[in-house]
Amino acid sequence: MNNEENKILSHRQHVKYFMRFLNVLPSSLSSHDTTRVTIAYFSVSGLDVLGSISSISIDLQTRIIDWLYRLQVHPNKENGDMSACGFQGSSTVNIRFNTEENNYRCGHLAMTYTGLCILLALGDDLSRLNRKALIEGVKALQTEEGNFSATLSGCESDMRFVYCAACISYMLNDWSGFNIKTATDYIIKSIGYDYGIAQCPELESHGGTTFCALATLSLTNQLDKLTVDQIEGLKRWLLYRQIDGFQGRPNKPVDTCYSFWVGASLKMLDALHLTNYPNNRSYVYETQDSVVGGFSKWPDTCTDPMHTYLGLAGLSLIGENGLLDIVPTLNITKRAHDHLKTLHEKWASES
Ligand SMILES: CC(C)=CCC/C(C)=C/CC/C(C)=C/COP(=O)(O)OP(=O)(O)O
Ligand SMILES: [Zn+2]
Repeated sequence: MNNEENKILSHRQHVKYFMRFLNVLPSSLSSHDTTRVTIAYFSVSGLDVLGSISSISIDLQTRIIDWLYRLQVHPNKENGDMSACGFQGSSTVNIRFNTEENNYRCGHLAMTYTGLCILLALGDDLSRLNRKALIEGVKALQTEEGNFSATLSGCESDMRFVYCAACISYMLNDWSGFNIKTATDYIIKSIGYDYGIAQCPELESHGGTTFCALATLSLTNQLDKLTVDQIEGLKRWLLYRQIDGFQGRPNKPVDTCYSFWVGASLKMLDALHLTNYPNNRSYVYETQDSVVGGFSKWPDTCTDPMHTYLGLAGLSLIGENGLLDIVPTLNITKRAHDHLKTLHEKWASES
């Protein structure tokens, strides 16, 4: 197939592609078994941006929602402790030892964030969430320097989880578990000599982590804490990531996902219009599999749900026909965000 023919959105194939992941996890993704919620997020949000949520039968929507609520970790029954509250990525590690209840269940910030995104895309009313417990779960993961760990069970802490914690707090409309001041300080310390933003202070600037940092500043209304020099430097660093598509850092190959990570960052800074849309669009389409659906990171390589969703989200940012609008900060559709706004109004009227 020549390139021109391939520059049409294979809408029907992408819908079938995502539906396959919702029905069965292929053996090639078995290593992602413990993070199934993220795969469900890419698939459900992918169908959402394609305007095709109704392709998921009501029965399957109900089963996905019920599955997510079963992954919600509730307060400890004996002492009421809420520090482990959040969503698990799957039930794979719920092994029972001698007791009925095992002590190894704990939430993970990326699973809680992506789980909430799925519930919103499916129009759930979030009534089965223990919102206070989820917020206590977020609070337990913030470090003294303002950064967040992913989970209580001991693991890495970096900018990705600052972002997930900010999204959860925004979605639940409760910032009592998120210290905005220390998180903002941490982000500002992670700005590099080149004005890009890294996972942690002193590390290399990266498009993915710059997105996480900027989205957090936007969700917490702290963008005004950046100086004019920092904003102009950041715009410059981000704009220089465009080759045809976008790369994540200097001297690295372009990759479909950065059309979203870098594109959304520029959109938040009101500078996406300074990029070359046709070149960006053309690169993303080079990574489309127009036969079985999906996008890959590079042309002629294997597709995966993450690059498929982020490729579509990146195209949506530049106004591709046939795609719903994306809210760049939360990485969900405007449709799902509108549903969230009605829930916030309902909660406000109840309190
Ligand atoms: C919410 C959440 C979890 C957000 C994640 C944002 C983020 C950090 C995205 C970057 C992911 C990525 C492609 C890493 C690859 O590093 P690499 O060194 O293989 O890639 P590179 O060569 O393109 O730099
Ligand atoms: Zn990628």
